[in-house]
Amino acid sequence: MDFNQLPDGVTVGEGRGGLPVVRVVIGSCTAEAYLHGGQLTSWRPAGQEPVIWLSERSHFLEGAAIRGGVPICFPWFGAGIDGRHYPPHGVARLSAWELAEVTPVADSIRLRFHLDGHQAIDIEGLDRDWSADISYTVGEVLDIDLRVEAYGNRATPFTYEEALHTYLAVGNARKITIEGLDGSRYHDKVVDGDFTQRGSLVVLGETDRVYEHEGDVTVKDPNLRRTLGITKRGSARTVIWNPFVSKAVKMGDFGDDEWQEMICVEAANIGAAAITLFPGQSHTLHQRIAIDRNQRPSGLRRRLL
Ligand SMILES: O=P(O)(O)OC[C@H]1O[C@@H](O)[C@H](O)[C@@H](O)[C@@H]1O
Repeated sequence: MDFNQLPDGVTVGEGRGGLPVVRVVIGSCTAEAYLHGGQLTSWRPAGQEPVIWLSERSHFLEGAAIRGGVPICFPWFGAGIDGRHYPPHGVARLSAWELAEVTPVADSIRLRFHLDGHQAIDIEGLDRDWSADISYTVGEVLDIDLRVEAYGNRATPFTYEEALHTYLAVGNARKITIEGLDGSRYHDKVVDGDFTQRGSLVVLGETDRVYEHEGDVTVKDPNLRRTLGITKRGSARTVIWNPFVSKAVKMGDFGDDEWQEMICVEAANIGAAAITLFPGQSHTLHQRIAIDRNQRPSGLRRRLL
């Protein structure tokens, strides 16, 4: 698209590591997204602390994933259904997406990035007959839509896994409570076992769980005095991830103490919930992040306190 015709408040420039970045500065929010990985790295609604978390230690270079923001896991998650796929979480977060659209929508801006399978990074044997579009509508709330379409001239159906690996900023991961998962079955990847969630989830150690869960989640954060509402559509799994102490120190692109500042709440279709598209079909995975209005420390409430 023509970068000289961008709406007010939107610029395209050089970001960290010299990578191209789209910056949004409008009345309702500020936001940033990189063409590398088609990845949102920042969203801060007006008058709020940042909601999307980014590591201070993240790489910003071709061939490496950005640590934080909203990595797109696609067309497989982790090592894939058969456990033999590489790179981890697929090719989307390592590929250069194209900025396809920048559109004002009421008080928000919609950024859409496009990746054709044939433009994705070079991986032997990769099924490339698909296209993907990721939209971030940034404003007072954040709407994320990942639409995947199978080429109409494919000979076979396209089966893939996907996740919006959203990193949320929290005041202290040990103090938050995650609600909405009560009664859901989950696979705990840390102990390799299957369980049922009882009540709310509290981060007490390394947490890496795949929930059979289509619904909404709230993250109650007493330290930042806010509640985040995470709603989704077109998603049969919710992944909750926090590396905690021992895993954090093993990760080169993650500060030793940074686990305290983040929680990943991921909208996913993985494992038995992988998506199969017949030629020409599409599927959209949607996630919305919003600050609960009743919890928002508004100017009026602050004056009354
Ligand atoms: O280090 P990566 O590849 O970004 O993955 C981070 C984590 O992502 C989570 O979604 C997975 O469930 C974890 O198992 C994984 O460790």
